Amino acid sequence: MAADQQLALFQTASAFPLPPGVKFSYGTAGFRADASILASTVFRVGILASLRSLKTQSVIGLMITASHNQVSDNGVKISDPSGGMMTQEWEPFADALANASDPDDLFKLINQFVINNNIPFGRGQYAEVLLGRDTRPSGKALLEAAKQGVNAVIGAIAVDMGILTTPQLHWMVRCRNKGLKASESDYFAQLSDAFGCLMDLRSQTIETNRTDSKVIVDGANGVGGKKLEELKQGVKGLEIEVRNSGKGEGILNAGVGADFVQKEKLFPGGFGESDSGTRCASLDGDADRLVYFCVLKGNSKKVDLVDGDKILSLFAIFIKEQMSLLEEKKEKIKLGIVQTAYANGASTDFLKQMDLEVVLTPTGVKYLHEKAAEYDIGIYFEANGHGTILFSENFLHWLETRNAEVSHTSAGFEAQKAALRLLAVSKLINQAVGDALSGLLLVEVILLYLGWSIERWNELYQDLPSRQIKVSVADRMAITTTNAETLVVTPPCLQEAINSEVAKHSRGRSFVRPSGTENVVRVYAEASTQQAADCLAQSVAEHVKHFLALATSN
Ligand SMILES: CC(=O)N[C@H]1[C@@H](OP(=O)(O)O)O[C@H](CO)[C@@H](O)[C@@H]1O
Ligand SMILES: [Mg+2]
Repeated sequence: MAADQQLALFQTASAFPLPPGVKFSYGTAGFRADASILASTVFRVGILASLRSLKTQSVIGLMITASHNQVSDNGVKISDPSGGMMTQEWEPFADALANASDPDDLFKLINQFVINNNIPFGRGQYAEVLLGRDTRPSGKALLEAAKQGVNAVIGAIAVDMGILTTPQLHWMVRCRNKGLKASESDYFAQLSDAFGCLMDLRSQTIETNRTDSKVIVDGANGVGGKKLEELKQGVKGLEIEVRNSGKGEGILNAGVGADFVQKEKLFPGGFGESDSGTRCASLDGDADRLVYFCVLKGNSKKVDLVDGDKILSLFAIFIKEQMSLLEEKKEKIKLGIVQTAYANGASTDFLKQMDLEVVLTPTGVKYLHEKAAEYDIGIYFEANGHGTILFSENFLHWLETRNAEVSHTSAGFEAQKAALRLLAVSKLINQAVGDALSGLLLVEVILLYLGWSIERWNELYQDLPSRQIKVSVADRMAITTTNAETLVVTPPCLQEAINSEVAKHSRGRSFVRPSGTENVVRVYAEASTQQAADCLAQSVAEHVKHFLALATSN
């Protein structure tokens, strides 16, 4: 490494010392922690992003957000050139960088990594990193740390894109690397144009039993609400009312947002009983998750939740219908559905009954996205509302060719419309990562296309009662799993204990795994009644505590 580069790294790294006694891990969705201890991590991720840009000779993204976590937390993650999550191959290096004890250690690690991976490094090289952050107050200072990290690598430049949703930044990175228009106004224009196109392509003959033209959206007091206010200016034919838009006094994610609504099954702050009868939706703190809900009458604050699994099912119905309208090739198009073990069992049954290929991956979009990309059309969703629809380049190319042909028959005409609809969906729904804003517009236009109310949609199947609990333990990593996290490998015998609890309940299912974003073990259970699901979750949680206490004492 050249002397000037070495000096630049040493000088800036000493301004960001590692906080004592913490160990950082890249986790399910990047590094997350209390914002007060994150400056050194974000600085080092800035360096990492520059190296990734040098290695791939492409634009890379760096997003500062802790999504649905409390406002005092923050986090940082990297977008790869495709707009997807950073390759998992670089995660061990990310961990090593974040935990390097001093500038000397950091320098050695970088030097070795650059050599081992043949990274073009030094004068004459060019790297570019787009930086984004959510509305957290700690974001501004952390963004400065990221900038300094990027700039510590000679030849790298950091471009501050301002306050963005996570999916906006991923979208921009993808567009930049494809040589497409990539500004925020391009993003808004693409979404509203594609929405308009799908509105125009609705069949006039479908009878609609809908009276509700309005959707009310909870913006989690974060960036999503703010951006939706802008997006809706270009959206015609749909009334969107934004609440908890991040402009007022409300605290980010406090009793609001998609995570709260999905986990508690209660309506968010800013909503009330008078909203029953209106279609409602909720975004999370960085607007990559979306759930719908209906406020129930009574004083319970309870909602009927329409979660990510139901959004997935709605999308699958629509896509399958369009595929059946395509005259030729339809047998050959590979459509795949990707879920995690958190998907409600009733949703998986429903999708399988539709003759769809359903696969499970471990938790985290990086796994779901990778799997979905193997299909011509891959639809993936986590139950918590994070997901999208991916179209392969080959299939899009085929659709474009199909669309250019002149049709003479009515079936040919319908096929052409279906091809146009699929092309519009590929422009509306974010191809880089799950995106609540584009997901919202797609749900809305599909409901209009089908003439469905939210109640009709919710009736597709009935969720099995489920319960999720968090267990605090000394070392959550003592739990290792296999089979898309559905089976425990260690500690030994824990799986047998879970099996014996599951066997006590009709339609019982339960699994446990260490969270990748919080210091807890997550326990999931479902069964034919709520009482049974609660009881199953509780007894499995007891086993987790017991076995982990044994594991740590050994
Ligand atoms: C059960 C659950 O909702 N887990 C979430 C949560 O991951 P954990 O590893 O479970 O903490 O945050 C991830 C990032 O947002 C999200 O992808 C994932 O689905
Ligand atoms: Mg999020």
